Amino acid sequence: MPVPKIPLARNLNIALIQLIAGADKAANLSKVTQFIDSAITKSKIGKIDVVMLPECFNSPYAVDKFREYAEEIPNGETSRLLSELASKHDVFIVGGSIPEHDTLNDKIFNTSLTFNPLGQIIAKHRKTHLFDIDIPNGITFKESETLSAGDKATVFKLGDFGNVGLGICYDIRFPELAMAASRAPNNSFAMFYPGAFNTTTGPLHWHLLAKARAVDNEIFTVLCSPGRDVGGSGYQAYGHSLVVDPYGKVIAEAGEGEEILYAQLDKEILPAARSGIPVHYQRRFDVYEDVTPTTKVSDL
Ligand SMILES: NC(=O)CCC(=O)C(=O)O
Repeated sequence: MPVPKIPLARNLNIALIQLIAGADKAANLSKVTQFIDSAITKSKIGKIDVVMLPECFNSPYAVDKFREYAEEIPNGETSRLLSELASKHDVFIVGGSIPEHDTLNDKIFNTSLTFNPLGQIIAKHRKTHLFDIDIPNGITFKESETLSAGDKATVFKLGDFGNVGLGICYDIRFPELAMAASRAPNNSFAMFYPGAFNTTTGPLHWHLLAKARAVDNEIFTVLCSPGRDVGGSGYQAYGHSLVVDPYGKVIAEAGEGEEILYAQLDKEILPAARSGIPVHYQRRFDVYEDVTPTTKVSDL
């Protein structure tokens, strides 16, 4: 089976920053700066191409805090800092997510920005599926009490590496975003998911969903979590930032605490997986519908 297009043009080195964010925003941003500096200068896998941050890295992950910590984009201090760090280190930054204040309509979104090495914003994804769950004796959380949902899938060009899709945490449970990103004409080689699963659903589904999206679409999945704040009174993130290859194999995994996780995405693996197990080209859109043409995707 011919592989029509190689979606990942060259190997990609990535550093995932698994940090714990607290109530002090200035301290959170200073920690981000230090972690990114170390990720770049202490890399043992060569030059880092992409640094990724977790969901809600500048604020507590709490429904009653999102508005207080929310910033305008691109003029807020967090957007400006990530832009400076991207150009200082000549690196792409997949900037986890932050609470965004859209002053035009006074709404708050959970928003992820990606910067290129010139410090320019090249992608903006607003969490499309809000995390509203209620598991008796487990966890109750209702983002929709204070957040509004985004209204599109996000795919963007990561320089000359190729295209990637972006979702935020609970978005990973909805396979359509990854399907639309990975298929023609979007042809992404990876889905990036900043995410903060918790100690109830993390052990159940974090690895399963990362592998499922990877295998279904024969892409890499890259999940960056906050570290677990053991002993803290707030939301307990699961940790275990994770990188999965297009065969569904875990190629890097963090523990529970703060750490920098490194991984290399090998450009040969994706075409090998797709030619060996050619489900990517065997879909029967005469039997069932392809979601790609009807999915609203950001402009590439
Ligand atoms: N921050 C989130 O969207 C959490 C999602 C989650 O924990 C899940 O189980 O899904």
